[in-house]
Amino acid sequence: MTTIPRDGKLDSSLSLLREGNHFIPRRCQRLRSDIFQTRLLFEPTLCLHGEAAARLFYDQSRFTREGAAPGMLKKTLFGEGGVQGLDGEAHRIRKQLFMSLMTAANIRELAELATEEWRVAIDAWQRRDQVVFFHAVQEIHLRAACRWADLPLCEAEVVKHCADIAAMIDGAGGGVGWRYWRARRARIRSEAWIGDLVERIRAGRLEVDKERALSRVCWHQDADGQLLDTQTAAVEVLNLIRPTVAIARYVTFAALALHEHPEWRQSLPTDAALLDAFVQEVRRYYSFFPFLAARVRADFTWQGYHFPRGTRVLLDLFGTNRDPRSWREPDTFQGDRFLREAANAYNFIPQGGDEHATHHRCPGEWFTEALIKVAIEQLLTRMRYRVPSQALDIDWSRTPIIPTSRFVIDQVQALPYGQADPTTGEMQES
Ligand code: HEM
Repeated sequence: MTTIPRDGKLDSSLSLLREGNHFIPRRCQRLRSDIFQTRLLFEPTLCLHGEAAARLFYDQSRFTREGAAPGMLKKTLFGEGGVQGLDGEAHRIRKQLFMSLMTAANIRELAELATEEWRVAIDAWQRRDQVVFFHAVQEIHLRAACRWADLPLCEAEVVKHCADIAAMIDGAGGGVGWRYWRARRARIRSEAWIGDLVERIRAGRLEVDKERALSRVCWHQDADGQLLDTQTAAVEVLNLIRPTVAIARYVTFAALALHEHPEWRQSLPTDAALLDAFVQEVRRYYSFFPFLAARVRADFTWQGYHFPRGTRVLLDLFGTNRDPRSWREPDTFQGDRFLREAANAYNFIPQGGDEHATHHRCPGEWFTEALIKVAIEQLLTRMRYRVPSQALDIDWSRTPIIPTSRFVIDQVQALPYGQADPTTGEMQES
């Protein structure tokens, strides 16, 4: 048996909080190993990195998700009782609910709704001195997602609900500081909001489209043939709405990439293959979900290393997406990288890996790609804007990452369809 390299400290929780995305890849590099052992919250933990490790991590005969995610994440990002923590048949049935909503027609419809919301937003931005792009796109996505799900959204409460959903996402890496407490309160409020809708629908006091997501979750029968309890239904509705709002992060990074690499602006609107490649590179380079957690089902040995039953295991997403064995010059943004380099379900894992239907891989990848594309089209062909001088740096150790300034734009002008020139869409700073 080979000894698993050890990260020397008594407990590394503070280092994990401080280093975020870099925590696992740095140690793997230093220890020259795709696996190391450490202690997090005083619990022995194995950390895995790279394509081969991702293949292992998704072997469901070896790992379970039950009891793997830290309680703090359940109280903020995921919620209790959601699909993320299920295994086996219970997971398969619940996952089917999500997968059945990801039809081509539904993806197209969300993109169309988002396009409409962009149009309204760009119009309004023309009258504003400045727009904090990240916040504004979160609102666009919330409005589009709620219309798509047929979830009633009271106009007076859009800002409040958007702030709560954004807080849940932002709180994911905040330790037990104020970001965590803000996220926890936001989840309680959001679950109460959605839970009330679920109860009204079930009691026949609120009518919604039966084919759409809100109703589908309300009437979903779980593996035991029962409806979800109100709180779990609220968690699963939020599992659709919250990550759609989270896509605003990728959209902000796409805008940043267009700003920092203007050479792509000209060809993207007319070259579908390049647009696909560019979107994937945004998801790879700006991957913002640092790692995943699982537990060892039963003792086994992998590459000579012993994995004891019950041990918590973390899979490095950020570092695997930047592993030089899979990617050439991985720490550079190359808009056309995916036209040349081969991605697979284990080396490109910004939203998890393996199969969507049978594993925990994110069912929202098609939504994500579609909404980033909508945003790029808007930025390049529907508006003119300026990126004033600001702090565009990214603190890569913050979880989740975001440009310090949240990407501010000004002097926005809406452009009629077909009249835009993407090379001049973003104006030079005066
Ligand atoms: C910003 C874009 C997104 C990112 C970075 C992201 C990331 C992830 C990651 C890393 C996982 C875990 C995969 C695993 O455990 O193996 C996941 C799972 C999940 N995502 Fe996403 N996601 C995004 C968008 C979406 C969207 C748009 C939806 C829904 C419309 C969605 C719904 C879910 C659900 C329900 C799961 C749990 C799946 C399961 O446990 O089987 N995500 N996502």
